[in-house]
This record gives sequence, structure tokens and C-alpha cells, in this order.
Amino acid sequence: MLCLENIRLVHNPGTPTEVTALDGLDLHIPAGQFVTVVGSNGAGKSSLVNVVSGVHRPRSGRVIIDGRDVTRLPDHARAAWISRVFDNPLAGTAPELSLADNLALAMARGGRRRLRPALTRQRRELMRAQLATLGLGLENRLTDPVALFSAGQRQSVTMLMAGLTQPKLLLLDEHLAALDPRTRARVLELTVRMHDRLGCASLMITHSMRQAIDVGDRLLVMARGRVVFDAAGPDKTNLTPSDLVDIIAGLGDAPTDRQLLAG
Ligand SMILES: Nc1ncnc2c1ncn2[C@@H]1O[C@H](COP(=O)(O)OP(=O)(O)OP(=O)(O)O)[C@@H](O)[C@H]1O
Repeated sequence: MLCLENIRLVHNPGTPTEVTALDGLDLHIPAGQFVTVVGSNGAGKSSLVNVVSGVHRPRSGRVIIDGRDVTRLPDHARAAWISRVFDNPLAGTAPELSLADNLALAMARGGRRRLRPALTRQRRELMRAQLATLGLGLENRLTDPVALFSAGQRQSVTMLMAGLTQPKLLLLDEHLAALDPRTRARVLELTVRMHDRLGCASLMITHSMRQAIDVGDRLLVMARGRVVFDAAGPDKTNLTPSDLVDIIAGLGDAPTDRQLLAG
């Protein structure tokens, strides 16, 4: 499904601040696989997501999604395949628009559906049914501006919107980081449910060692722009957070206090 071949990404090339963010990265993620990614600050995790989504174009290497070479396609041209959820719960929705309008825009994204049918009575019923699965009572607030919602409610809506385009690839960039523990657990459950329903490939960046071990099928550790540890099955589930911290520390990339506290 997702194939990265020998990706090299260099920021500010030829200047004193030149930095190699991805350094010959190879990665293959088949459809249906849920992959968690950990690593120290600056290891290249967000750079990986930015190269896959098309925000950054690599200096060399190829990005292949669903068998198609998309290396030269800009991010908007990849929207039909990819949904991305950011760490900022306020980033994924338009605050001044109503909940219904946000959902209609998400349905229109990727070009599968037009806005007008999305606002018919039937479409609103579909929206209500989808919102009811969140268990937050938002199905009764379709006309409210999203600005009135809490961070957790907005991130839950963003997750719902991410699934509406039937993406082949779900990119989750620390999407649980800003949520309180109860909301985090609920959005995580929603994430896993959505991944299973879509049958897509998912890539979740996290600073929580516990989450990285407990969630998904495969765990990657990144350091200095490469994948340096790759575990699945019992090799993954038998890991402990302290094993992971040791792996990261052994790479010379000292784990941050945040990683240690995240458990
Ligand atoms: N837009 C940019 N301009 C210059 N350097 C950048 C840019 N984005 C990232 N970098 C550098 O690239 C390297 C990898 O950064 P990246 O954000 O991918 O790391 P990360 O693993 O996501 O870190 P964190 O856990 O702190 O979010 C770092 O050295 C970072 O300073």
C-alpha cells in the first residue's frame, strides 16, 4: 500500500542550517496494517509523515501509494488516498463553520461527493448516525459552529471526518497528545475502530511507549532519519516501555522526560 524507497529529505540545503531529516529511509506498509512510530525529538517522525502526505518533497527516493508513484504530486493531489490528523485538536476543523458544514466539506474532499447532496435531509440523517457513534451527543448539534466545541470533541469530529473520504492511508501525527486521559482513550478507540472499518494502512506517531506497544500490528523506532527497530507480533507485544526507552537510549538518542513520563 505505502512504499518508501531510499528517501532522503534535506532542509535548508547548502546553508549553515542544513539538516538531513530523512536519510535513506526504506519502508513498506501493506494495506490493513496499523503501524506505530516512536523516536526521540528530531528523529524524523514528522518528516516521514510530511514526505508521505506531500508537504515536503524528498531530495531523492520514491513515494509509492497504492502502486502509484506520487513523489512529485503535491499534497492536495494526494487527498484522495490520504487522511491526516494533527496533534493540534483545533487544526482539523473550520471553527466558524457549523458541524454539518464541516462534515459536508470532508465528504466533498477527495472529489467523491459534492457539497449540495451532502446537505439534503438524507445526508443530515447520515451525519447524525455517524456522529452518534462518537457517543458525545454531537448528533444534536449539527448547526452549532465547531468553535463552541471542546478540544476533545473537535478531535473526535476530525477523526470522523478523516474516515469519510475512505482513505487508503491514515496518518496520525501525535493526534492524541493534547487530549486528557479519558478523551485520549475514547479517540484512540475511535481510531482503531475506523482503521478496522476502512481496512486502510495507518501510521501513528506517538511519544507514549505504552500506546506504541499496545496499539496496532507493528512498531517502528526512528533515529537520525531512519527506521532502526521494526517489530511485529510477539516481538512487539512482549516489549515493555522500559525496553523501548533502552532501545532509544542505546542509539545515543536520549529519551526525553516526556517519553519517560508517557509510559
Ligand atoms: N521545516 C524545517 N526546516 C528546517 N529543519 C527542519 C524542518 N522540519 C524539521 N526539521 C529538522 O529535521 C529533523 C527532523 O525533524 P522532525 O520534526 O521530523 O522530527 P520528529 O521526530 O518529528 O521530532 P519531534 O518528536 O520533536 O516532533 C530535526 O533536526 C528538525 O530540526
